[in-house]
Amino acid sequence: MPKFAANLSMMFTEVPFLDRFEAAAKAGFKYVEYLFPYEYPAAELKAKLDQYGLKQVLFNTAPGNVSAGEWGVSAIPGREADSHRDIDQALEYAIALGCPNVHVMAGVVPDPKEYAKYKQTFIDNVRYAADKFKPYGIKVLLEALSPQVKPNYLMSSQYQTLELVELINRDNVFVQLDYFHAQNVDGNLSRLTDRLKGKFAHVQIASVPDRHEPDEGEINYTYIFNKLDEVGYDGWVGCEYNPRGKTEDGLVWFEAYKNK
Ligand SMILES: O=C(O)[C@H](O)C(=O)CO
Ligand SMILES: [Mg+2]
Repeated sequence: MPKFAANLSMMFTEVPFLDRFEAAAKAGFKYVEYLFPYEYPAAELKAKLDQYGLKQVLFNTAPGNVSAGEWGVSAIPGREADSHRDIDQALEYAIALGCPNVHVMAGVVPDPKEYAKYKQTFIDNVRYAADKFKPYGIKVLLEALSPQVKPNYLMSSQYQTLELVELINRDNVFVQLDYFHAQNVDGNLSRLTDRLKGKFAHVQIASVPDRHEPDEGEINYTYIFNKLDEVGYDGWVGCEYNPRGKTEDGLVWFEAYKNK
């Protein structure tokens, strides 16, 4: 039975970010994830987690200069120092927040001819992250993003990410399996889940095509949740979706799971 994490970057946006911890707890969530913690002192976020009895299960390394089109720097040749600085910063936050997973963001490849160079840069920087995180039992997660969300991101297919995980060859590096992106790019989610068995350590869900609650669209999530049990997945499932309306009004689907 999946353990669901509220994504505080996309859910409960009716209230300011620091009030979303309370909103998620009141809605029955025990776990949370969000994109970036860096605007706030780690102690302030940890106090929120403790106040509402929540566990943080994921956040990302810093995105770089988003207004310049960056979405992660760890794949960008020449930005190794920035990548290592972001990885070191993420480690500090993960330790302070008690967070077991960090999504190391790769970056956008402006020219497809540059892909091999960006890929090797990412492999080297993820190995740096894996070796720094290892003593603390923290996992490194790598995620493919569909082109309609992030054009020219280093990885668009789950199978590309699986190849990277295997090339990086560190036992604390895993795929972050976001079924929204997976359905948009790869499809055949049953075969994909079987193929990724043991290689993924976090899941995210949203409807396709509209990235709303998992109770609509072309993915049968009841089937997927049973498939996750079938392959022995015991990690968390992040609800990385844009609510159709008021967040709480869209949580009927969650009723069947929240007290498990
Ligand atoms: O956008 C997503 O699906 C990712 O989970 C993310 O964290 C940033 O791209
Ligand atoms: Mg995702």
